[in-house]
Amino acid sequence: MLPSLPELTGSARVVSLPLRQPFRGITSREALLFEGPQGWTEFSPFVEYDDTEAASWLEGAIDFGWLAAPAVFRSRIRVNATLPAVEPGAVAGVLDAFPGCRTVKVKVAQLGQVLADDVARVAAARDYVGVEGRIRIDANGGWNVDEAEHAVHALAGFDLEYVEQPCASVEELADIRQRVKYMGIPVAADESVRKASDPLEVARAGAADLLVIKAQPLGGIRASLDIVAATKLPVVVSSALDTSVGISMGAYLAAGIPELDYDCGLGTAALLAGDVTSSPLIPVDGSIEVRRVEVDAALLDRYAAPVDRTEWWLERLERCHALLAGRT
Ligand SMILES: O=C(O)CCC(=O)C1=CC=C[C@@H](O)[C@@H]1C(=O)O
Ligand SMILES: [Mg+2]
Repeated sequence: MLPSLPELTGSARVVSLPLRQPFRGITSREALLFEGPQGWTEFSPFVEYDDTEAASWLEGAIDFGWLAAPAVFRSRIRVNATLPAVEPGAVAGVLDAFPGCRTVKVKVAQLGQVLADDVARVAAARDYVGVEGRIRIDANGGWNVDEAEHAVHALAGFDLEYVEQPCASVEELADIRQRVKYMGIPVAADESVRKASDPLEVARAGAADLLVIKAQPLGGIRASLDIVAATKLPVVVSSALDTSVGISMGAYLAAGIPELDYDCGLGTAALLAGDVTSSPLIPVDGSIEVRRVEVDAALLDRYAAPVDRTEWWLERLERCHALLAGRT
């Protein structure tokens, strides 16, 4: 099912939302929003992604806008706080935006930083959540296997729930997983799921203990639920740093998974300094609601992207739409 291009562009709006602090090297988040029969939906692959990868995000956006969300097992989703690679002194200020969250995901292995920076940040996060809180780390594939082993040793004393994508390739993940197994620290795969031609390869290769599942990049809620059903591994649903509209897609995905044992990375609307709705999906008491989001016309205007960026996104939408038309 592929709506025509005019059906997508008719309501399309491109926004640029400011972030409270830099995250993955960006200071504002661009997204294209459009409205389908089921409500508002979001197309927001990161700007550096090529059209083939971005087309799967469009599939996800259309799925959410045009098809009813699947049956839900819960009406709220417990979420983790997401801590960008900030200075230790800034940690409490960031985490204050995630009230009630018992789990913190700490970004590590940031380009231009050293392991001591990661240790200091994780220490500050542990101080913040206390002994009962949970700390997971995400290296976005930034370490080789030896660096990852060294880093996990340096950070293990902070009691890690798991380490997400410590290395880039499936082979490296399998290797580091074996090396740290004796410490009881699980390895999660993220990029190895959402950027792979076969999202289940990492699971079959025995290279991960759990999978990070993101609705938009994996082609939508239904496609993601198929992946969840096909793997025997536990999953964590996470955002792609979306607006509250994209977060609502993630919330419905998380709500549709029978067993959800880990807190989900869906609290990231709290990292935005502006959103497209007057009732954003931000954490309250450590969880977010499962609901669709109405956009606010005044906010779409306030955060409208500049004309050249809007043109860029509309052209990208057109190219990705053509790719999807060719796939069916
Ligand atoms: O999982 C979370 O806590 C929030 C989402 C998050 O960390 C990410 C969102 C988007 C892009 C990624 O760099 C990043 C991730 O790698 O998980
Ligand atoms: Mg990740």
